[in-house]
Amino acid sequence: MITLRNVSKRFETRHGIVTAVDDVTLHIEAGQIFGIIGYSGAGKSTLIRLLNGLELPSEGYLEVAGHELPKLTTAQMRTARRKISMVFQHFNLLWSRTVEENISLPLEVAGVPASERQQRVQELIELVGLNGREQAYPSQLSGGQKQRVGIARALANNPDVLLCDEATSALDPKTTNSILELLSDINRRLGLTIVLITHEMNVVRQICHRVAVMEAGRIVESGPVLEVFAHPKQEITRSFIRQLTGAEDTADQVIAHLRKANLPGVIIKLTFIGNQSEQPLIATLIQRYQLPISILHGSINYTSEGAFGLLFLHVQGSPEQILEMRTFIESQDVDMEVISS
Ligand SMILES: Nc1ncnc2c1ncn2[C@@H]1O[C@H](COP(=O)(O)OP(=O)(O)OP(=O)(O)O)[C@@H](O)[C@H]1O
Repeated sequence: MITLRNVSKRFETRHGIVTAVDDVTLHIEAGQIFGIIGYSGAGKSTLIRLLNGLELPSEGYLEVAGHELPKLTTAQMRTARRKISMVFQHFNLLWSRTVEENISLPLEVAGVPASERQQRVQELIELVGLNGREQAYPSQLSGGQKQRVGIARALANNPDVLLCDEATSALDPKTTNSILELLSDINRRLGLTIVLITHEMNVVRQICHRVAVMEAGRIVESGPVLEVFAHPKQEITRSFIRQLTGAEDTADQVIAHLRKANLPGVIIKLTFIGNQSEQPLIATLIQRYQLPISILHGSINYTSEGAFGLLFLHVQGSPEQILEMRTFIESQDVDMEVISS
């Protein structure tokens, strides 16, 4: 559905050349919800502008929904862009138009006759849950309702791809959840490919199937969400995961405290993914090894692809006993790391 091979985008500025997107290679399958996460300045907005044809790459191969965008004429680009829709952080609604009229706008631009427009607008209003608000103006809507209008408008011409540019960043946590649920529902019901850029790991956790982490214009890590959560390779990925678990900060505090108390034993970190998080592993360890084990910190996060859990334990045992325990834990497909001894 979307393929980028060695795509770069450079801008000439007064201070020299800025490489906003640097040698990015990426493939997004049809029907996926794909998250691109990065801090401010990482190049996410430029990447999304490349995907919707608002910018053209300085080099590289770029294909979206069957179109090699850099090769299109202006007229072809206009047609292609009807199938590549955008949802914006600040909604970008027309304030002088009602909900119905905002949603109808892209249909008018595409030349859909008035009679068909009305039926399509009604379908979209139902799809995004705005029944009864047809005649309201944007100023009379909550942030979540405004974003529902933005999503309905983006879906009007039956796009192949929906690009979401920080679509929930201006919303409170509860409204964020309801908009993410709506996007997830649309993905399931329409099989629509969704690419969303964000700086919030929570957004990735809740709805994405796959994620790419961007830093200084590059994709530094990517893969299925659960895999990246469980085995992050880059420090920047770990820092995003800490937004959710806070785990390592807590572990650092606990380790410092245990060191001060001069207690014997080791601290181990267990990482569970999917069904492993439902096993009674701790009870089994205590029964099997008869060692004092205390739970220092635990967290479990549910992603659209299954659960992901972290557990920090303090275990008092000899190095041989710890090694034996490790062999057992790993035979249960749970990752174990000794983080302090
Ligand atoms: N049109 C432009 N001209 C010059 N430099 C640009 C242009 N667009 C982006 N940049 C630069 O490219 C880099 C990446 O910017 P970009 O906006 O894509 O990052 P971002 O991850 O979306 O950050 P933010 O969330 O803050 O928008 C920045 O250094 C930015 O200043």
